[in-house]
Amino acid sequence: MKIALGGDHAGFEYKKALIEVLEAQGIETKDFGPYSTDSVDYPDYVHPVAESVLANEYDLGVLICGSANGVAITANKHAGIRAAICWLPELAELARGHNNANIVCIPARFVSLEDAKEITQRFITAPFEGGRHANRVNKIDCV
Ligand SMILES: O=C(CO)[C@H](O)[C@H](O)[C@H](O)COP(=O)(O)O
Repeated sequence: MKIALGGDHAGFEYKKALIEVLEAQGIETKDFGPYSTDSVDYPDYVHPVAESVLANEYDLGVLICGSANGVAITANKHAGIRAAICWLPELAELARGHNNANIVCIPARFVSLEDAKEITQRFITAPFEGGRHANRVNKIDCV
């Protein structure tokens, strides 16, 4: 499995920790930045993550910022991206299982690092359930 990560300065520390956890499992990652806590504009780091997932260079994406709102709004501008804001592990599991989300957006300023790790873990391990959910997901991109 290959995971693309990005976000903004508010998610920098969590992103660094998540990469360590993923790499320790033998998961290949790419950090699209930012690479410090210096204030940045999140779209600059979200677009490349979305493009890499859409290009199938990475299986899933993880975006971390303060509220997760901006990164989700930005990622979902890309047709084919289904970016879900998840502040609970159960939401991450449902985002994959019911919505076939390919990017999880984590609000670093509103969840603990341990929760962020669990959210990420549940997201990358939960399968898409298909069936009735596939019918619904297929209608998302019809516009
Ligand atoms: O929505 C956001 C970007 O995806 C986040 O909440 C940002 O991290 C937040 O807006 C940054 O705020 P700051 O006061 O510039 O640190």
